[in-house]
Amino acid sequence: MASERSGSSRARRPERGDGAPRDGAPRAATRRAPGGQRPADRPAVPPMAGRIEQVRSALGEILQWSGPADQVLSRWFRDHPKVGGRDRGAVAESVYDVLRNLRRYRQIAEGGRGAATRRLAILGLASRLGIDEVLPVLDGDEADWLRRVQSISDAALAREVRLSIPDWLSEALAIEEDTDSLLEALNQAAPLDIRVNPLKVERDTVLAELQASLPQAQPQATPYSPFGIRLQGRPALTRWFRFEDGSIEVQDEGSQLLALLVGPKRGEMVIDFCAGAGGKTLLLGALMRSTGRLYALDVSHARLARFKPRLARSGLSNVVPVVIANENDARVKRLARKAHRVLVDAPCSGTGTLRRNPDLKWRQSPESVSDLCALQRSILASAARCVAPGGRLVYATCSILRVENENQIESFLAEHPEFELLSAPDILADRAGALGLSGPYLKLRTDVHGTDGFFAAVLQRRQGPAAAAQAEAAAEVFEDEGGLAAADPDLASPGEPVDRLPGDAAQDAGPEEESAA
Ligand SMILES: C[S@@+](CC[C@H](N)C(=O)[O-])C[C@H]1O[C@@H](n2cnc3c(N)ncnc32)[C@H](O)[C@@H]1O
Repeated sequence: MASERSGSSRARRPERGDGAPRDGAPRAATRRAPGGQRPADRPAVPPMAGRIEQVRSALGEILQWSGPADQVLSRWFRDHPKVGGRDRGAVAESVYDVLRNLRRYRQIAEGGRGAATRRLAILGLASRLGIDEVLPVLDGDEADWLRRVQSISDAALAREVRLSIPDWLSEALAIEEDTDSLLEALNQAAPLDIRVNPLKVERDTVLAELQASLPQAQPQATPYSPFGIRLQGRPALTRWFRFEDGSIEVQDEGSQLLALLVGPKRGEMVIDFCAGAGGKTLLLGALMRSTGRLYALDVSHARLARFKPRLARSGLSNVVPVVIANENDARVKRLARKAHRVLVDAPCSGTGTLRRNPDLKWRQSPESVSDLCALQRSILASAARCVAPGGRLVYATCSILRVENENQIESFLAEHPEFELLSAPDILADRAGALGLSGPYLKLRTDVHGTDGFFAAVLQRRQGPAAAAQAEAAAEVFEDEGGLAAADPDLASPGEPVDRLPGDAAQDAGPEEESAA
């Protein structure tokens, strides 16, 4: 039963604002009402010359590829505190436009003079605001150059330049259907998807509130997930009471569909093996109606720490976050063959999220993808051991690359005859809107479904005697390595995040470890 906060005094309006766009979460929410006045001593829009310099400076740091663009940009904003909330949005939009179109812009910027990064900044601003906004602050040569490059026809550019992708990505996608349409969709900015928390509120309630208070964001129910709402632009919702009380979370519809595919039931034992900051964990926990036990594992202490406030807001009491050293951690071994459902939301190239993270096109390489594939294989093998007979393992990525998706499942099935592949579209059929998929996998395409690109496969551990014997043998090997599998099935109590499970003390009577979150 959804518990809702109602009453006009509580129904504060969500606000519009701008934020750095990596995960769609507006970061710089402002308490100023929509259309509110800014202080009189500050111009509404800084002079364009200053804006070009801001974008150039931010790009100068991001294009060193020292880290994810959103993190570098956040650092740049911290280092430039005079760039205020609304201006940050404008800088971020142009910076991300350049990252999306980098190869194309670099090619057409070749003919100009002066610093290359300045020319990229000019192209990004001209693309976002229109050439007439930018021309007045350029010198004669720059203005001539900008007018000239604006007239270059896309048809004159090589495909990889026009789509602005590296050659290796073009080659990796050659096997897929209609990749131009997919890449064009991935080159657009993403809308903002939110998910309602079914333990707290009905979707229709939140949708009506948003339609009343943010009509300019055109809130609409997502077409496939029963929990999603899609908004256009970048409305800042993080100070809205629905966000603060855990009634909504920012989450792409594709991620919502993955949790629905796992489909855990009340009272089950479930493992989210790569839980990160807990986006999918929260929906899994809600689908379990906050009963049973849901282990949220991750190697990243920092990510699980970011999960803590989200978990607190959600109202869930069945989640146990656990920091593991790696996929073969003793804590994992103690979960051998215990789980009804295991989700592996694997670390991947992120090529399905290029709308939000266009820098990944330039930061990934065949070598980094190959390293990720090796890690995915190892995580999948380890997570599989945790699945109880008859239980399900869902392997998912936000990659559009076959080597991280179908190829991984084919290798896994060849090495694990105790698992069989189920039809993901059939499983989702009565849980989500019709996705029009063929084949056994969940393959979400940005151009077709409007979500980030996702892949998922559902693998079920067979229950027959031969399979049981095989699974037994595999589990024994696994247990022997860790020597912990005989531990109490009640490995830990839900609630406080831990990075040690009960029983660890018997192995190591060292000092109490720091909490996971
Ligand atoms: C795609 S992200 C997970 C996103 C998360 N499920 C969500 O919905 O927000 C992949 C995660 O795998 C974690 N990871 C990397 N290596 C791992 C390993 N060996 N075992 C478990 N998790 C790992 C990363 O720290 C990262 O948080």
